[in-house]
Amino acid sequence: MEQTVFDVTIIGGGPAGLYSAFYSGLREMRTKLIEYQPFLGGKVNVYPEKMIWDIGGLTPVTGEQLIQQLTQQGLTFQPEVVLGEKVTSISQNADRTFTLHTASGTPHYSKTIILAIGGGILKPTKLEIEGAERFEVTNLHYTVKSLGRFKGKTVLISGGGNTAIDWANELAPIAKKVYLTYRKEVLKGHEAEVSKLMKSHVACLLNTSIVKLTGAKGGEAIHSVWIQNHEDGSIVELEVDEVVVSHGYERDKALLDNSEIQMNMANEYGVAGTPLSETSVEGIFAAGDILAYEGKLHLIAGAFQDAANAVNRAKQYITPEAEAYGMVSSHNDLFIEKNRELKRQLFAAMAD
Ligand SMILES: Cc1cc2nc3c(=O)[nH]c(=O)nc-3n(C[C@H](O)[C@H](O)[C@H](O)COP(=O)(O)OP(=O)(O)OC[C@H]3O[C@@H](n4cnc5c(N)ncnc54)[C@H](O)[C@@H]3O)c2cc1C
Repeated sequence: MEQTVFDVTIIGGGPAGLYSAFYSGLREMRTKLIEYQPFLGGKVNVYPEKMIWDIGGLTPVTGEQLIQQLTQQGLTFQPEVVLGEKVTSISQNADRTFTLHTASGTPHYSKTIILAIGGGILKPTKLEIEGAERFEVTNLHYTVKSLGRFKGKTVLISGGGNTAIDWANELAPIAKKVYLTYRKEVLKGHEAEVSKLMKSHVACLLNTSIVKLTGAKGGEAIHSVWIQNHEDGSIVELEVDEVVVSHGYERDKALLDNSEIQMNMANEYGVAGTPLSETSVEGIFAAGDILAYEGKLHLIAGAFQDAANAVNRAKQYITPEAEAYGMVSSHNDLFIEKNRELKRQLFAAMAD
């Protein structure tokens, strides 16, 4: 059976990938999006209940709401979406199209590719305590999926970066007691969040690490955590209900190595005139956290700008005579009918 060659295939369904999917639809490109996880949203799934304040034009939304909105927008032009599929390598064919090879063995074909893979496939760095994995089904967590679970409980958080501090601040008002253990002397989070933490009732145990977990009556839930102080070697045993570990993530970026793709080195130094979405392979572009260039914003807002750039470059690669930049959306014929419908709904709501 002959396989469809898409105009653009986006690898990664986080903010950069979803906005790329929207934008490529806007530029009338036949689009496919492939995501390793069985769900869309990328890294935002790590913080579904966190309030996000710093996206232009959006009043605070939770991570979960943002995923919903990003997904709705990303699917506006009905791209083909493949979930639960890992792209393992990319090769170029004689006619300059690309084949994307996958873990399942199903190949995908495309004229251009946008790498929106963030830091790669994310796997949380696990606690290095023998047997700790058996508690993962009960009360050892590597992400905070629902704040409600921690209400009225004694929680120990391990870590000292932004994520650990954000979680400590979110849990402080609802948990019975929050401990934070961090192996270093100084916390690494944003200043405002660290100040908030210091003013809260969270007990910060700096220069300490978890050395042992004890199960309740030898059972499958952690009952107490042993914390060692690095300065004097002393150990305290804390009784806890829940343990949250935020030691960062291991990133699977094998796709780039397997495919011999380098992010354009010029980008890192911000060489004037070099399109920032370019990679070392013509026809393969990049957007979002995977990029590193001077002034790159490793935030959701930054991912959107990168995505539009990458799509515009892909469009021009396929159709050199196409406009280098897309038009403002209000000038786009594709929205005329959609605008009419939205206005109809709005007036109907006002009349009610
Ligand atoms: C705890 C935390 C809080 C944050 N808070 C904020 C905030 O308040 N405001 C803000 O602006 N930013 C925040 N950020 C940063 C923001 O989440 C990222 O900048 C953003 O998600 C980057 O989007 P992306 O699409 O480039 O990458 P990602 O969101 O990482 O998405 C990449 C996707 O690609 C997929 N993928 C990777 N490799 C492959 C492959 N080989 N095959 C198939 N799929 C693949 C991954 O599974 C993933 O879904 C926060 C980050 C964290 C960790």
